Amino acid sequence: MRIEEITIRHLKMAMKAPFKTSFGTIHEKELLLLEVKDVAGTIGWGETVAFVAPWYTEETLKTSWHMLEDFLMPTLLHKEIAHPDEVSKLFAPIRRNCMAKASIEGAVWDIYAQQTNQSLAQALGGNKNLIEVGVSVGIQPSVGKLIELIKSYVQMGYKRVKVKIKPGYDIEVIRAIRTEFRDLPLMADANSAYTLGDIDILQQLDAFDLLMIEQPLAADDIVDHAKLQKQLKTPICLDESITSLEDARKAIELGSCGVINVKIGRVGGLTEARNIHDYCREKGIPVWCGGMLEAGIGRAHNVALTSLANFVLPGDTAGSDHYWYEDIIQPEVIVEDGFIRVPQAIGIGYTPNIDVIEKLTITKKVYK
Ligand SMILES: O=C(O)CCC(=O)c1ccccc1C(=O)O
Ligand SMILES: [Mg+2]
Repeated sequence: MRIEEITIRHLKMAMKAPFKTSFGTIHEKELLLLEVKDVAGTIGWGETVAFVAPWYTEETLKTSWHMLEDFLMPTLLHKEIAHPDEVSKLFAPIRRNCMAKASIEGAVWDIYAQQTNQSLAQALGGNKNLIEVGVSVGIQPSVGKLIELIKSYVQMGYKRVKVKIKPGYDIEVIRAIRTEFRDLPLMADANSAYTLGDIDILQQLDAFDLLMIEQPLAADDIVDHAKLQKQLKTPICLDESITSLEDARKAIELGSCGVINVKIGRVGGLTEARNIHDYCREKGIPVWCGGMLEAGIGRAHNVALTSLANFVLPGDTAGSDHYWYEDIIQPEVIVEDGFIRVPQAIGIGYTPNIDVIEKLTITKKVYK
């Protein structure tokens, strides 16, 4: 495989509803789509999941484009590679910038799967045909609205519900949900909104039988999380803190978490995501696949990754129609009874919808 041409498109997609977290609100989604062509003419697609502003991680859409144009594409273009695992090795001298790296690496995995006549899931070593999915619910203007939304997701069959929390929007919100939905598999994601000084509040959450509490403390911390975990019954799930296999190893050794949320973009690609999965499986740490409000290409990659055996907890990959009026792939990602069927066709198993993609494209540039 030798990559000869890459087209980057900047897309803007209207969201059905704004998504609010402890760090900010996303009203419409902007993303980069990478159309990557190899010497044999095989085309793979990648999606850059960085947001416009550096609130969730330090990367933005603009820094991703800069990294791709000035460092990552020049490193990869016209180089002979035998396996997508080589891409992260080629990129290793370039520090961090995981989302930029993941977007191009994902497209190479797609090409590799096609050229070896496998589905992307198979190429990654996945063996599930159906994956269980949950849904992530942003901060709502009122608890009544939140309960109403959760009711609709439960009716749709989603296997677990995650709600965002922040100081002042936590105990009472979770209590209200638990009162209404006694047995619902429920979890809370704080996106780093607390410190160890808030341990009283976090311990009160132990009363509500949450599956886990996601990233309560700082985005770059594993030390305070270890201290906190010792004083909590509820497992901590790390999201922001885990950007590599090394991070995962250290967090597990320290006892900073009981669960890990794996996001392909946050860890720099599918190879690293698979490696974290394999390591956690050995260590008995369950993982699930997180989301970045992806459009269809990113969503397809999440589905393939989630087919690996140790993705034992429902992830955040809701159906396309949860976020989009019209997704950029055909068929769209469909959730039935809380399950997504993992495509068996070669490659990602969904076809990019060029008409929709072109309609949503703001700018486009071709690199050779
Ligand atoms: O539905 C999704 O794609 C995941 C939604 C979500 O929780 C999220 C969305 C944007 C940024 C960070 C996060 C997160 O998992 O922390
Ligand atoms: Mg999170």
